[in-house]
Amino acid sequence: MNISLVAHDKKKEMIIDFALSYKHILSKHNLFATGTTGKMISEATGLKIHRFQSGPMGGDQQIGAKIAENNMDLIIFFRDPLTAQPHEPDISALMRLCDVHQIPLVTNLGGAEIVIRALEAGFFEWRNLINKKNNEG
Ligand SMILES: O=C(CO)COP(=O)(O)O
Repeated sequence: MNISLVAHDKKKEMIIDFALSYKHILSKHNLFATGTTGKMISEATGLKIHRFQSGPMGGDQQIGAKIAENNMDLIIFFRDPLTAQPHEPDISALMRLCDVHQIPLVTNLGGAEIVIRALEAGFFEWRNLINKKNNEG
């Protein structure tokens, strides 16, 4: 699965702890992240992560483009709902594309705990079926 990890600044510590806790699951997948989140997670965990631009510089939009191309299977995005973000329109656009293309999106630790266990249990196999169907079509 192609998985994106994103966190706003006040949630960076939380996503690092999450990645450390579930490194054994995340390491089996292709990981992507916005710039600063990816740098911090890879430094803390040693996980190999493809890094896009930093969020305010277009990273959310780059993840959105992957979704539009059906090249992203899950977004784990620890949002900070209490701090205004200069690139709020990009964040809304990313979430909108998840809904357009039925891509699982979790925006907090509670949701992330559930999807990571679902991932480990094989509940994301339907994404492989969709990818296979699209590649055939
Ligand atoms: O702003 C972000 C997502 O909207 C995250 O960007 P960084 O990972 O570069 O801090």
